[in-house]
Amino acid sequence: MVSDLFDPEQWEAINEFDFADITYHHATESGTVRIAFDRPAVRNAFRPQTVDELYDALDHAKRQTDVGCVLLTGNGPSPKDGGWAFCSGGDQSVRGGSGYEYNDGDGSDAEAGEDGPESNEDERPKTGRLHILEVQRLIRHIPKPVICVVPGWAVGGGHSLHVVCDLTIASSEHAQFLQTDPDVASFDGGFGSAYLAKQIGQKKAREVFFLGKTYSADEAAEMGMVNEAVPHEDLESTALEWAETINAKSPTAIRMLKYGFNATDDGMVGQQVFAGEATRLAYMTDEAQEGREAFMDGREPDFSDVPWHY
Ligand SMILES: CC(C)(COP(=O)(O)OP(=O)(O)OC[C@H]1O[C@@H](n2cnc3c(N)ncnc32)[C@H](O)[C@@H]1OP(=O)(O)O)[C@@H](O)C(=O)NCCC(=O)NCCSC(=O)CCC(=O)c1ccccc1C(=O)O
Repeated sequence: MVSDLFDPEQWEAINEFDFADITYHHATESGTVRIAFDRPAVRNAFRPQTVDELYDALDHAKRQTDVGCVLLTGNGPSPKDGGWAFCSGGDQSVRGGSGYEYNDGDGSDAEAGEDGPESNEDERPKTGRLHILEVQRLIRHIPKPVICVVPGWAVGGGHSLHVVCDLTIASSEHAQFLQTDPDVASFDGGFGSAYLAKQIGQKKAREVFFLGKTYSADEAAEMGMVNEAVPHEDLESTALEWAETINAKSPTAIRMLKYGFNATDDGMVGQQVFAGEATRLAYMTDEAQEGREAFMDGREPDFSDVPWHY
């Protein structure tokens, strides 16, 4: 069984990867994928190979032109104690002096072993990793909405992941939101804190990090960092419905809106990403064809028929 909330009728496995720490499925009826942390015994904490797998799945989802939405969630409950989690952040048991290590810090990894995506030990960095930040940037820039589906704890780096997702839906009964970064001498000074402040305001975001209180799904929704709290048993079906609603809309409009929302906070990179998509739209015009054909024909371009729109 993938997860107690997982409906096998709704999903089929994407088998081209050999993931150990996550599961990856495509919806049978719609252009939606489901990516889930699959380490419920440790509240879905991520170790470096989890992050590698998450990045690979998101990058794959990005490149599927039939996929409009990504659901990011955590499988559960824990086989040890029945607890639920979206993600409890970086796996503290493999944290070393310069970041999170491929287990014993010498590049080997007894637990992930042959199953991990970077299973060739020679290719694994010897230094510690903090590459969950690369995953955050991918979620930010992937040209389709990422919906965070929170069935339990969202803590530390797991809290930051929910913050950076486009939408968050949470289990009324089991979702709990907590920032422990300062307790373990870590700090997400980027999206996890500064972007959170854009969502819930400066005072509240500082409270989240400085006081480290635990918030329920209802409180998180009231604060504006969660879109909706729903009954636990309806969590994944509601998330899938949201994705289907989005998938029925104009892909170009959704993509341009996501990048438009991002642009003011992402500086020159936000402008670049937005402008890149504007360039794609411009390439689809007769005007662009004339520019390209004139160059290929070795003549001056004739833009005389192109109106100066206003
Ligand atoms: C999540 C808890 C609040 C859940 O509490 P509870 O329900 O009581 O369960 P426990 O009994 O505590 O846990 C069950 C079981 O899971 C293990 N476990 C839980 N979380 C982790 C973890 N993060 N790492 C390793 N193991 C974990 C726990 O030990 C138990 O194991 P047993 O063998 O059964 O005893 C609570 O568990 C909790 O507070 N967990 C720790 C949360 C935490 O501090 N996370 C790390 C925050 S720092 C971080 O995520 C860094 C991320 C990052 O990479 C980064 C990099 C660069 C810049 C910024 C960042 C960033 O911060 O995002």
